[in-house]
Amino acid sequence: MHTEGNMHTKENSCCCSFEDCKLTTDWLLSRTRHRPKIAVVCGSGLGLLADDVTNKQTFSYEDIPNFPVSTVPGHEGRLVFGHVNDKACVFMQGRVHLYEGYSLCKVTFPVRIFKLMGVETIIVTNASGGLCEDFKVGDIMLIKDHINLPGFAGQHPLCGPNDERFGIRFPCMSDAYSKDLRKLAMSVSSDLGYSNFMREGVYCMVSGPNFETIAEARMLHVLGSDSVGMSTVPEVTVAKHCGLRALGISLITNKVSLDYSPRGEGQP
Ligand SMILES: O=P(O)(O)O[C@H]1O[C@H](CO)[C@@H](O)[C@H]1O
Ligand SMILES: Nc1nc2[nH]cnc2c(=O)[nH]1
Repeated sequence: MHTEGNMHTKENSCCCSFEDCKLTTDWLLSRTRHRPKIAVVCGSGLGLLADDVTNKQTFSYEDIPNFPVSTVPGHEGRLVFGHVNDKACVFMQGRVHLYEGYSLCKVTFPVRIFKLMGVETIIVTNASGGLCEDFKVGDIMLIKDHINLPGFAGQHPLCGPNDERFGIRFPCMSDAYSKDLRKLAMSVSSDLGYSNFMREGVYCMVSGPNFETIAEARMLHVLGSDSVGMSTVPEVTVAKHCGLRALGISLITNKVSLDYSPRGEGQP
């Protein structure tokens, strides 16, 4: 049976096999002495998170075998190895998204590379739209849970044959975002005097690339979403699958309109 293009058939193997991941991991390990324990995925416009890294060594995504290449503005497209304080880290300055045309397998490929390199903790960041009425632009929302909307429709990074070397067939997602890391992040934010713009909430992933209609935004809000974006959920899902501790951080870059009336913006 010819199955090209059908991601749910048995014959379809993942486009990023364990062997592909191993090849990329070995390529990186043979070119850097860094052995990061923490990985940070920088969301749109958040590449500056890697600015303070010391002992930097960088690799362009296009030079790394099998690595997906960012195509959207605000995503530089390089891996930055180094240290933050005394912690060995790797930063992804830029990610790729489903709407760019990448499979979710490819979108989450870097997460598995980090796991194979010895990373234990991943911090996934994003720019998102605020649905919660209390949120203001500039707020930082620690993600306590997510809604995987594309996943409900079969766009899921773990669809297809499960390779037990990464993780189990039916991973639990009820604790995908580490409670301990969220507690620590809140405590550090409070020490830094950031409490008045720190929030906690539920992030909803949509595929994009368009922003929400007002009716869609209302629906997401009613479903329990506090913010919405087009990333993060696949990476965290794959991180949980392969046993990484995850922290999710959403920067609220805009308020999503839930109302037809103000400034006459809503069409219907
Ligand atoms: O989620 P990150 O990569 O931060 O990007 C967010 O910003 C872009 C929209 O401006 C979308 O890609 C959305 O997901
Ligand atoms: N879907 C979606 N993604 C975003 N990324 C940043 N802001 C938004 C938004 O309002 N909606």
